[in-house]
Amino acid sequence: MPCGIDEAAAARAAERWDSIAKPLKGLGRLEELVTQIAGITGNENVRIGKRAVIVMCADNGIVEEGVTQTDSEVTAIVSLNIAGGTASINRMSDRAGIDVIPVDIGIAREIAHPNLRAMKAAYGTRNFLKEPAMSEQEVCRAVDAGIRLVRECREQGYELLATGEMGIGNTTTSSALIAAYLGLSAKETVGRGAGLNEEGLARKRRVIAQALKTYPVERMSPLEILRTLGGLDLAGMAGVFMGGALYRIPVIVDGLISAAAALAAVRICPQVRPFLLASHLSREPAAEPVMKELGLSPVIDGHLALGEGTGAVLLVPMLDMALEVYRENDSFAEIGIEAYQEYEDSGKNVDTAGLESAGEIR
Ligand SMILES: Cc1cc2ncn([C@H]3O[C@H](COP(=O)(O)O)[C@@H](O)[C@H]3O)c2cc1C
Ligand SMILES: O=C(O)c1cccnc1
Repeated sequence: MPCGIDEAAAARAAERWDSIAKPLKGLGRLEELVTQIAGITGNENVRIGKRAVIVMCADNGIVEEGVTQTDSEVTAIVSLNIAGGTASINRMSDRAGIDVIPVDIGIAREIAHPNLRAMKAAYGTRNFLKEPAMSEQEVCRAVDAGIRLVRECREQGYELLATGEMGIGNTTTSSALIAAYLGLSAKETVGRGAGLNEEGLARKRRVIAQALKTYPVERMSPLEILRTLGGLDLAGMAGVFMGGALYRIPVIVDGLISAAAALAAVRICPQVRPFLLASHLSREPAAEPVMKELGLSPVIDGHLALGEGTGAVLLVPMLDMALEVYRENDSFAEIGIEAYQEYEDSGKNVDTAGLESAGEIR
């Protein structure tokens, strides 16, 4: 199979949508996502029966600069809750029949739980104001773990994956990465994360502004930027996105942190882009420029800022509903009425220009 999207399978899915007895493109972006999944898997009989959210858990050395309102220990505590099935991501995933796969990709302390995948690439990262966050080996180990995990998921029959993370300080690493990749300022990319006050926000901005002065980011390779400013969770998720492209499994992008990892993956390997599914637009300020850069149109604009993959799993029941229509509805032919003609989508429901000039609507 070619390394990109299977255009023929996507075209067959689009044709199926247009044949269904309902307003043309009526399910909007949901139709596009189902069509995209057909292109990714090379099969217009789209199925998302077995699905999981991979939650990459890791600590960030930059936390020692006071960029968060809780300490690093919270990473391990919440990661264990995710493994134990009691965190936000578990509650939401249970509702939608999604398996949760928490991964220790870089928690700073020794930790074990039967449900926590042990793939530690390092015991947390270093403070990027003082030195690069990861060594070359560490960043590669984390990316590789993400790719391997997707291969395993494929072997276990998973048809759809979502990305999530848990790591105190990872909105700082995400904003830094996005600022470096897109040439944006700290002011444009820094938000309150898990709930910083004004003073914390100002400190977080200063930290990122200083990092952007410290490293010659415009001359660094995408992988080098990820190694220097990123986190093990971001590198692991970047690997998951690459694995999605490699093993042809659709992967849902979550909020700011997941989107930063997706951007890293696409910068390192541009062929990843068509395999990404957008879910929601995080309320963090850097989310919009990243989505734009990636050419993704999130379906949900819910002002979410939770992480763990919660926004990504919200998309799954919506896809289930859309798929029910895709698979089960009658076609125009089956109910004996003529199908619509194809039209150019102007983004508007009605072309009002002519009517307005004729004075018919005001
Ligand atoms: C109790 C708790 C549970 C969380 N679950 C997700 N996050 C979210 O907040 C963190 C990022 O925000 P910041 O960069 O400000 O640390 C990540 O762990 C993210 O998943 C949490 C944060 C906390 C405090
Ligand atoms: O958008 C996100 O991913 C996010 C924002 C704030 C806190 N945790 C996650």
